[in-house]
This record gives sequence, C-alpha cells and structure tokens, in this order.
Amino acid sequence: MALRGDTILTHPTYNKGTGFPLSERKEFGLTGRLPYRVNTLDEQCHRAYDQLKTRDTPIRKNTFLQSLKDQNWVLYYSLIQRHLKELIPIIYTPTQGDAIANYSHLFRRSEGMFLTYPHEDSMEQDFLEQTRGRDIQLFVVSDAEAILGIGDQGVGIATAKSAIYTLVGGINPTKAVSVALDVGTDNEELLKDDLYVGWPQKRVRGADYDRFVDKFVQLVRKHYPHSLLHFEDFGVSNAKRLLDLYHDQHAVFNDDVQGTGAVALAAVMSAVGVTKTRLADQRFLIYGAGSAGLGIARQLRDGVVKIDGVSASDAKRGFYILDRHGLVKESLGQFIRAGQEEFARPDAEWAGVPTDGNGEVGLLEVVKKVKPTIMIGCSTKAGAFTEEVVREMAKHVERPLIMPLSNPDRLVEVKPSLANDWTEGRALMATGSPFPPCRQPNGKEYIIAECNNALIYPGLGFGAMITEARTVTDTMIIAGAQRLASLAPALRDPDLPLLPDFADAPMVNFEIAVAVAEQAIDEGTAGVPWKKGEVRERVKAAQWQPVYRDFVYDPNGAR
Ligand SMILES: NC(=O)C1=CN([C@@H]2O[C@H](COP(=O)(O)OP(=O)(O)OC[C@H]3O[C@@H](n4cnc5c(N)ncnc54)[C@H](O)[C@@H]3O)[C@@H](O)[C@H]2O)C=CC1
Ligand SMILES: CC(=O)C(=O)O
Ligand SMILES: [Mg+2]
Repeated sequence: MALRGDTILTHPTYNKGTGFPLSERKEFGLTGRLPYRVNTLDEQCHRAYDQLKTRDTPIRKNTFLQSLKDQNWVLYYSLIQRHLKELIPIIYTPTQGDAIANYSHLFRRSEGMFLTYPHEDSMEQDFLEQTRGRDIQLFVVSDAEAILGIGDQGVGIATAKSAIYTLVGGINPTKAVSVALDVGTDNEELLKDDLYVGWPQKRVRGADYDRFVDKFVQLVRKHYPHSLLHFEDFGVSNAKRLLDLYHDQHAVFNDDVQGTGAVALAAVMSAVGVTKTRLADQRFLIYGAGSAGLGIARQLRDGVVKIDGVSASDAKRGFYILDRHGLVKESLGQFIRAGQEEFARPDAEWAGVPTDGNGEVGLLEVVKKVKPTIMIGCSTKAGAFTEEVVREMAKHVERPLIMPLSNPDRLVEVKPSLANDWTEGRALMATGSPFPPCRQPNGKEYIIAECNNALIYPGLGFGAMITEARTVTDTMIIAGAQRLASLAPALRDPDLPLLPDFADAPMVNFEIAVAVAEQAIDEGTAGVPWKKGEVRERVKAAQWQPVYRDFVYDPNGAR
C-alpha cells in the first residue's frame, strides 16, 4: 500500500484507528497521529457498542453506524456481525426507510456512485473514476422510485442492501458498489425541500429513461462482464420490465421481484411442511400485485410446477391476485397492469358474488368464496387484513398462513399479535420487518419469522457471482429457496418459526450460495470450470471476514 498518514486514517477501507500496531504506525507515518494505546478489534467493538448504546432512538443509532462506516469498514462490519439480530433492523428495514426519507437532512458524506441524468454525457467517465483498477463483482443499483415501502425517494440510495451482502453473504465490500441512478423524483416534498441533494426535477420517463439506464447497464457489461447486477427498489412499471430486458445479456437480479419471490416460496414450503400438505393443494391469495406481489405469485407458481410436477396452467388456477381495483379479473380491462394478466380470473367464476358500485370484488368477498389457505400482503396498505377478513379465513382453514410482508412495520396488512388473537393462535405467520413473538392461548410463544428478501438474496447473489454465472436462472433461484426451506426450524417442530432466525443468516446464506452455485454448475450457466464437489470449499474461501489485515508499504500499491 502506498498510502500514508491522514490519507490512511480517513480511508474507511484501510483505517484501523487505534488498531494500527506500532510497526505499521511507524511505517505509514501514523505514530504522531494516534494516541499511544494499541487496541484489539474486540476492544474497539466494545467501545463502539458502548457509544452506540447512548443513542436513544433507532434513527440516531442508524446515523451513528453510518458515521462508523464512513470511518472504518472492518470495525463497522465486525460490530454489526457481533450483534447481527439487534443491529440489522437499525441499518436495514424498518429504520433505514426513515433514514432514506431524511437522506438529504442527515447527509454527511457521500457513499457509492451517483449517476445523474443531466450528467449523462460524462457517465462513462464518472463510472470509471470510481471503478478503474478495482475488481468489482457486484453492482447494487436503484433509481429509488419504490424504496423499502416508502415510495419515491429520488436520490436516497439503498446502500444497506450492499452492506447486507457483506454481513450476511460474505462479499468483500471493496468489490461491491452501490449505484444511485438519479433521474429526478415525483416526490413533491423532496422537490420543495431546499436541502434536497438530488436532481430537483420531475422523474425522466419513457425513451429517455430507458436510454439512461441502458447506458449504465452497457458500461457494467463492457467493464465488468462477470459481475452481478442487482436491481433494487425500482418502480413497478420498470422493475420486471428491466429484468426481462437484460435477463439474457448479463447476470441480472431484481431483489424485489425475485428475492422476495424466493424467500416467500421458502416460507410457504416450510408452512406446507407443517400442515403436511403440498404446494399444489394451496389456494393462494396475494394482496398488492406490484413488483413484490407479482414476483411472489410467479415464484410460487413456478415452485408448484417444479416441486409438485403440476402443469403451469393447473398451477395458476390456485392463485387469486388483488390490487387497487380488487380481484384481478378479466373484465377489469385497462386496470389490469402488465404482468397481472396471466393471473386474471375469468368473470364467470365470480357471477353472483357481491361487488362494490364499480363491479369490483373486494378482499372479504374473495376470502369468503376462495377460502384461501395462504394470504400474502405486499400492498403497503396498513391494516388491510381486517378482523373480519382474518376470522373469515380462519373459519375454513385449520392453520392459515398469513404473511403481511409490507415494510416498514407500520405498513403491515395486519399486526401479527392481532392475527394471532383473531385465529386463536392457529395462524402460521411471517412478516417483512421484525415483530415481537405472540403468545398462543396454550401459553406457548410463537416466533414470527422474518420473511425478508435479505434472508436469501446475499446467498443467491454470492452463488451467482462466485460462479461467474452468465445469467441468473429461475432454477438457480428455486434451488436457493429449497435450501432455505430445508433449514426452517418449523420442519423440526411445527411450533417453531417458519424461517431461520436472522441471527443465523450468515450460515443460512452460505448454504444458499452453495446450492445456487451447484445448480449453476449443473445447468451450465456457470462461467468457471468447477466440479460440484469443490463448491463448498470455494464459497468458504471466497467469503470476506471483517478482520484487520497486515499492511506492507509498497510505493506501487493502493493509493
Ligand atoms: N418482505 C420483503 O422482503 C419485501 C417487502 N416489500 C414490501 O412490499 C410492499 C410493496 O412493494 P413493491 O411491490 O415493491 O411496491 P409496488 O408499488 O410495486 O406494489 C404495491 C402494489 O400494491 C398495490 N396497492 C396499493 N394500495 C393498495 C390497496 N389499497 N389495495 C390493494 N392493492 C394496493 C399497488 O397498486 C401496487 O400494485 C412494500 O411495503 C415493500 O416494502 C417489497 C419487497 C420485499
Ligand atoms: C425488503 C425490500 O426489498 C423492500 O421492502 O423493498
Ligand atoms: Mg426492495
């Protein structure tokens, strides 16, 4: 390394603070810049945790951790790794939503790459300034149109997704870049805010938007052909469309569509293990058919086909999708959005069912008629699963599976404690953000599984990256979901949660990465010439750990 003095201390990749040993302090001109005592990483974590505890609200803790990340990556990741379950909700949902909503006001220092529409002409230069000479394996890109359930946040960048790749998936943070595509915002509050740091114009849409995104994707393909391109929190009109557009060109992955679909499939597989039924026996109701809802519907349908060997058209019959205009049925015509049409129900099936004044069939009526065994919410409509709806569902099903997946926690379709009461403790549940356990009438505690894509995407992504997969296939995703489901505590004891605990997310995602990599090798999408038998060791060896590495002065090294 050729850096010296303050340049090292202000570089979060290299900074060790008081952790620099004396030999390195002398070699890099740090002796006079640091107090005498050399601390171990343990001691530094201890001190940082004590400081963190003095912050009294989640958002203050989030800001503290962001500041730590700006200073010292090893310390940041090491601290969170030691308190993973406690601190993930601080750096991720639900707190990160608030942090992003206040991004411009909390702003201290930029992180990641900003590609802004009015600077389109210099995009390649801006891109290379940050990536040149680096071995980038992962781009996490967002245009922030649908951030973590709180809508359009303009330039609010989702860096937490990249941090979780490192914490849970073991990806070296120097090999990952978060990218904000700033194409403006339709959020009036941001546009009116003098402190807003993004480009204060209405969102660019249509051909201009597509050209801008394409320019970025082509840069990734040109300079990093073996990287994984992870799309996060794009709006519903772009998420699936962009995924389909680039699916055959590069290893692309949309977390809200595919990651959410995969984790939901794992939770459902776990639940059918508890109820000793088959996926193909279920009646699925999905409330909120946007990026996540439709991603889940497709993934579950593909799961029914692959796992239970049912034809695609038979599998589809078990799905009932609702959106703003109630049940998606054929006569909704122009109100059926792209991607919803394949799940539209024939009108004849609904003859005689009460509708509102516009001929729309509401949630309660659908529940009454269909008697769903599984009800999933991805609508951001807080409280949509009312007492009447939940009680009606539970009348017909012994162990109803209720998954209010909307984030953040204040937007859940039903609070788990209420669903638990209304079903006399019979409901199997999983939520998108963490919730406290419920008490069942028999006195037992029921732990609510966290069904968040973060429980699976780091492993899915790592498995694809490490094998230099040319494309991320549906079968790779299903392999990851099956491995996750196989680790579900509920399969050992039906009273246990439907998914592994977040504290175990690193172990779980290691297994997922192995399953995905093995599948990539099996099906020939892998770009590396590995045998399946060596995957486990390869994944283990490639995982980055937050520990201090020894530095040696090298005038030709990193600057
Ligand atoms: N648990 C997890 O891993 C994930 C959770 N989510 C959460 O799911 C929610 C939706 O996210 P996206 O699908 O990305 O957003 P989206 O905007 O693409 O989809 C939301 C859908 O809900 C519909 N909707 C809105 N109000 C409704 C109402 N009153 N009744 C019925 N439908 C209604 C919208 O028309 C839209 O189709 C967010 O809260 C997000 O945070 C998203 C991705 C992953
Ligand atoms: C979890 C996630 O990706 C979301 O809420 O958008
Ligand atoms: Mg998301």
